[in-house]
Formats: sequence, structure tokens, C-alpha cells
Amino acid sequence: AMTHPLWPEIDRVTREQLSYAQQDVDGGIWQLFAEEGEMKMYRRELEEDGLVVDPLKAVHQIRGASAHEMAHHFWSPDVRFEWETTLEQVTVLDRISEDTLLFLQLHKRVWPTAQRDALFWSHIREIPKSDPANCDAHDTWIVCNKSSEHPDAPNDGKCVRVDLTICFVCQTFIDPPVAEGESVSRDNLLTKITYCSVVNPGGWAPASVLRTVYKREYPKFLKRFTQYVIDKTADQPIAF
Ligand SMILES: O=S(=O)(CCO)c1ccc(-c2ccc(C3CCCC3)c([C@@H]3C[C@@H]3c3ccccn3)c2)cc1
Repeated sequence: AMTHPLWPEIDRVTREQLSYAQQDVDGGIWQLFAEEGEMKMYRRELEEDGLVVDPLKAVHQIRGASAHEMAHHFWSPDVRFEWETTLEQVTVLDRISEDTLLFLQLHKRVWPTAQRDALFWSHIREIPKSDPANCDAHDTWIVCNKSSEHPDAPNDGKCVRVDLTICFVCQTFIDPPVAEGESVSRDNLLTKITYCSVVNPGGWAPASVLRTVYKREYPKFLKRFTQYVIDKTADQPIAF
């Protein structure tokens, strides 16, 4: 709840990530490295202590599912294995509040690097209409994932612990607009997605291997995830 010791960090980081996600990808610092249909993926080449960190920013737009549906399925532990292909284990260590969970994830080993795990809080919230970040969207949702500590998941050296900050921002526009009182169909839902990720691999990994994995895995993940939500919600009433 709001009184949880992590709450101030969760609130601050979520706000910071929302504004970071909404900054335009000016061609200057961001390098377009993948483009498929409406999906465009950018990265910045960045190394910290010789480790590839390469911040990533992806923008995508889809029809047929709402911002709430996209954000909810990205956040929900129950469906994670239905779309995430790089995980071996997912554990929810703590339910910090109704909309904030503490995850421990074991990632599949990326040869020849050591196996990685990730310990992070995951917070979902709707951005109120009054918030200027919402601009003219029908609804705006954000999921923010940020590495954290937890007594039940000490960094025991069996795995290399990554450090990650991730945000998944979704905005739904009703396009074309429908008259008051008219029902909205799924075809009218135009949802814009911005996905930002900074993953520090936490220990040595060859730059060439990581950059190859990033180039392969990120486009695959965003395409697979969005299609999964569209398919899963197709015959259900729209959840805004
Ligand atoms: O958006 S999320 O929160 C979705 C919840 O799972 C998330 C996304 C990605 C990661 C992640 C963690 C570790 C690693 C590497 C680092 C060295 C060896 C493994 C990677 C590499 C980049 C590749 C990758 C990219 C996309 C998806 C999965 N794998 C990614 C973690 C969380």
C-alpha cells in the first residue's frame, strides 16, 4: 500500500519512466535497428564498465486491444509464460499492493554467458485523463519494472543478477471517433505502445553476443506479446 517503504521509489520511478517514454525518439541519439510494419525499434550504444547496456526504445501501434488490456497482460504473472519465451521460472515473492508485485525471474541461459536472473518490482497504473501525459488519448496505462532487493532472494552467485529498468506505456485512441452513446468496436481501438528497456547484464558477457541477442529477442518479444493480447481478447468485451 501507499505506506510500503518502496512506495516513494515506485511512484518516482514510474513518473520518470512515463516522461522518458513520451520523449520523441529524435534521430540524433537513437539508432533505428529494427522496423517491421508499425513497429520501430531504436537503441543507443552504451557500455558501463565494459558491459553492453544499450538502452532500447520501441514504438508500435496495433488495432484490436485497449491500453488497459495490453498493460494488464504485460503485468500479470498468470499469463507471463504464454508470451515470454526466454524464461525458465517466474516467482512472485511479494504482493506490495494490489497493483505492485515483486518478481523473481530466471532467464534461459544465453550461451556462452552465465545464466541470469532478475529481481524487480512491477507496478501498473492508469494515467488519469487530467494528467498532461495523457494528451488526447481515451486511456493511458503504464507498467514499470525496476530491479530491487529482497531478503528472500539474496544475490547468491548461482546466477548473475541483471539490473533492469523497463517501462511499457500504452495509449488507446478511438479511431475513427464514434458519436456519443455509439458502441465502440475493437476495430476502432488504435493503441500506441512505447516500450523502453535498460538491462545491465550484471556481469561479463561478450558485447557481440549481447547485441546479437538483443537484435533477435526484442523485436520477437514485442511482436509476439502484442499479437498474443489481440488474439486473447478478440472475442471478449473491451476492457478500458
Ligand atoms: O520487459 S520485461 O520486464 C518482460 C518480463 O520478462 C524484461 C525484458 C527483458 C529482460 C531481459 C533479462 C536478461 C537478458 C539477458 C542479459 C544477459 C543474458 C540475458 C535479456 C536479454 C536482452 C535479451 C532479451 C530481450 C527480450 C526478451 C528477453 N530477453 C532481457 C528482462 C525483463
